[in-house]
Amino acid sequence: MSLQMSSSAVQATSRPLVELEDFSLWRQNRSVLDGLSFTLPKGQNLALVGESGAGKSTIGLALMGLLQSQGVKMAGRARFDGQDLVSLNARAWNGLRGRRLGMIFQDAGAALDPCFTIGHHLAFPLRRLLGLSSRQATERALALLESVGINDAKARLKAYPHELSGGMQQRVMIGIALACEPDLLIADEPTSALDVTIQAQIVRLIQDRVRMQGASCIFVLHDLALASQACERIVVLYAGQVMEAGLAEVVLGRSRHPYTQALKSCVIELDTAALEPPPGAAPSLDRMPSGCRFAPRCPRASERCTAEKPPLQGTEAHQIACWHPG
Ligand SMILES: Nc1ncnc2c1ncn2[C@@H]1O[C@H](COP(=O)(O)OP(=O)(O)OP(=O)(O)O)[C@@H](O)[C@H]1O
Repeated sequence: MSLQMSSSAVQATSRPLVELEDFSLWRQNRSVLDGLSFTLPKGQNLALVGESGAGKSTIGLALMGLLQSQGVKMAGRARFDGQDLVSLNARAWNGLRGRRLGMIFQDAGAALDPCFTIGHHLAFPLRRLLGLSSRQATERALALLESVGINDAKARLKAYPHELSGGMQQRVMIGIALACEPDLLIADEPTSALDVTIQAQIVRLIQDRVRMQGASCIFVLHDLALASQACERIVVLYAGQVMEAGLAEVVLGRSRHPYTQALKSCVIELDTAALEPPPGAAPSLDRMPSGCRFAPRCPRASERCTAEKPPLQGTEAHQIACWHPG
């Protein structure tokens, strides 16, 4: 009996937090995500990297259940802590969003409502989702502001968003997203609206807070150096397909896919490693190549690449979808 209990406990802890298996998504009958597979173990962070239009934000929004009302079609499996998200109804989504799933958007200034104080933004989810009293929620809001490094937090509770700098607004957003201690945080380009000097600081703050809460984070980042510092795992996306995925040090250190190699070779070494696209342009949604979507830009492409989509193969530590890996 005790043996059975301990083995099921082990199973529960080893179950991935997020698991995508052959997950596809269409908008207006156009394929945006094509057969994605990757997993995120509990307690780890994962970075989605790739050029604009690769589908990084779409993955984040789908995992938050924010696309269902837009009439998108989904197929395959997307599981959160073992629960299938593809077939989830609106009521079940409301139970997950905010409470177990949190999201930080790129532009905190646009996400915060100018009519409400910072205190209201922080206290609202605490009252509504955790059922705290007004006083308890205010006390917790104060502690949250302090935890995300806002000085003079008591006065800031009464401030309106426009009275805060961009960096402080993003710190507030981090506090709001983590208010109910979610298991998964999705940070969609959390630093792109910020001055380059504080980008690493903000990513580090998210990383620290997530670790302290025993949670996981999916980052959408354009900076490969930041991605490898903040995340154990990397998924390289191109035009809605996974090109390469696995442990950050392996995917970026020993990349074998020509697209990952092209991304790395385009990195500009300044203060930070900014992501630049390889020559050519990503395909548009209504003209997706069949086979490997990177084939038209790939120096190693063969007839097979344009005819047949390469399967994602390898181990959990390193997977590659390429007929001619380097
Ligand atoms: N509301 C929408 N309606 C139709 N197509 C959309 C919509 N939003 C995104 N798309 C398309 O879906 C594809 C994936 O977009 P997505 O924003 O997920 O990419 P991304 O990798 O996050 O890009 P970026 O780095 O620029 O944010 C793109 O081709 C985009 O044009």
